[in-house]
Amino acid sequence: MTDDFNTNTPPALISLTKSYICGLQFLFAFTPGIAITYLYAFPPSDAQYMNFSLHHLAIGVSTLISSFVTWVTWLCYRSSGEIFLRWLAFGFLGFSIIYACHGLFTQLSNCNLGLFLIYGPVSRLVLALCLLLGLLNYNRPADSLQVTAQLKSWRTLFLLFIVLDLLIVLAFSRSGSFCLAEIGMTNSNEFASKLRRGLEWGVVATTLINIFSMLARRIRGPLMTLFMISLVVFAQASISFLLAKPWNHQWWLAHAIFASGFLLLSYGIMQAFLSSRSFARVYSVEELMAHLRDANLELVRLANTDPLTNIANRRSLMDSLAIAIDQYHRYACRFSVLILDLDHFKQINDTYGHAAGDWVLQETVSRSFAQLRSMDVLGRIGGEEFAVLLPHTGTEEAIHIAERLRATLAETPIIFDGQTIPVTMSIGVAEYSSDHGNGESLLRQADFCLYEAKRRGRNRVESDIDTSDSPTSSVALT
Ligand SMILES: Nc1nc2c(ncn2[C@@H]2O[C@H](COP(=O)(O)OP(=O)(O)OP(=O)(O)O)[C@@H](O)[C@H]2O)c(=O)[nH]1
Repeated sequence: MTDDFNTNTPPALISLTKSYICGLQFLFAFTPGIAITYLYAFPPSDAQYMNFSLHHLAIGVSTLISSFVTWVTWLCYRSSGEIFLRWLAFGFLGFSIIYACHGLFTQLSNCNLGLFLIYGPVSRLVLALCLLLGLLNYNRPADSLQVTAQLKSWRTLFLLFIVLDLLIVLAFSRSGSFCLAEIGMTNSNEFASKLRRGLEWGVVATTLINIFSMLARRIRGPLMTLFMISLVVFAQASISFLLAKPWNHQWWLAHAIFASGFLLLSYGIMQAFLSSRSFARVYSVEELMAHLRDANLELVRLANTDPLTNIANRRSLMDSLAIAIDQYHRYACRFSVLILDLDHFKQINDTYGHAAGDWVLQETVSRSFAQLRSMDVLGRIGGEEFAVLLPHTGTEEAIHIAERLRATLAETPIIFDGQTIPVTMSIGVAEYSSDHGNGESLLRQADFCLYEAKRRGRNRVESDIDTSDSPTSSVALT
């Protein structure tokens, strides 16, 4: 359906629509920048909104949401084994655990601002680094079911994130400790302030690396586009955090920007869960149509090909015959068919084994191909029986070609696994005339000639005309 729509739509309109979509994505991605710039250029006096309850509530809800998103991402990974999703889930896990501490220590902003603040950039940095690792593994083959079922790495990371939290508490309970009341709500602690800014710049740098790696590697796809927009939003959230002072408007805005990027990413995860459980390999409609076209072509190929010899099967050969008959009636193009049958093939199987028999069939095909023209059609129509359609060919020339095919096999034995296998074949030749009516009756006539070749001693070519000067005998059709 979609394909029909697209083929009937003017290309200019399709380009315009695509450009509009690109513009929208760009706008979505950079809208936070407008708010950041505005608040930076026109700060609403020195207003600060220090509301612990709201902060608790916001981080409580965020933790619940990010835990749910982590779980759904993990389910997607277990189902698809996609390594990109594994790192995404690790990132969400680390972020949820560490960010929860930011909420837990809200009260500390009164007496240990450093400890309270540090969890924000640490949680974002852990997420950004995991996303980077996910992108680095973007093209790697999926994990097997055995690997996805293992919980060891998840437990290890869970513990690692808890240890990271404890380390931060230990470090800041001494050096970062200072009282907000003493410093008049400004972050005067040099070490804590520098560390926080350093970590936040680390988030910006990692996120930019993620963005540029996606652009350089041309990573696209509907969900990866959402991912890219989230990255751009995350980078802007960090810039907003860098411009912010605790409890001022820029600081609240930074939280809101980060939350919007996270929610967008979680939307992508839910879409992945409800579709293929894969994030990186969700295709656009265009890509799906291209895949479908390729799959259909492959199906048609398989339906028309003999799997052992890779040549046309009976059905495909009959289609070619129908076309040749059509051309005979429209343009009087003569054509003939040969039916080739290996002699005593059962004995070959019995003496040398089935694998040797298969090899003989394949070798017969490649030797025959070498004797035929590109317009001739060689098909396998039975176990050890082949047919050749020879366009623009009358009986005399067809007998000549058949004789060449017979000789190419009879004169050089086939070697299989060090064993020499003498192989011959008998061939029946028939030229199409309007009396035949259809392909089946033409094949019947060639088959009749083949039967005569077998009856007269095999390793022969037989046709329905008299050619007494060739090794071929003629057969009078009844
Ligand atoms: N190796 C192998 N053998 C096959 C395949 N398809 C059919 N055959 C064998 O081909 C043999 C055909 O035997 P027959 O029909 O008795 O013919 P023949 O032994 O060639 O005897 P004539 O045709 O009378 O010379 C059977 O033994 C089949 O099992 C195949 O794909 N591979």
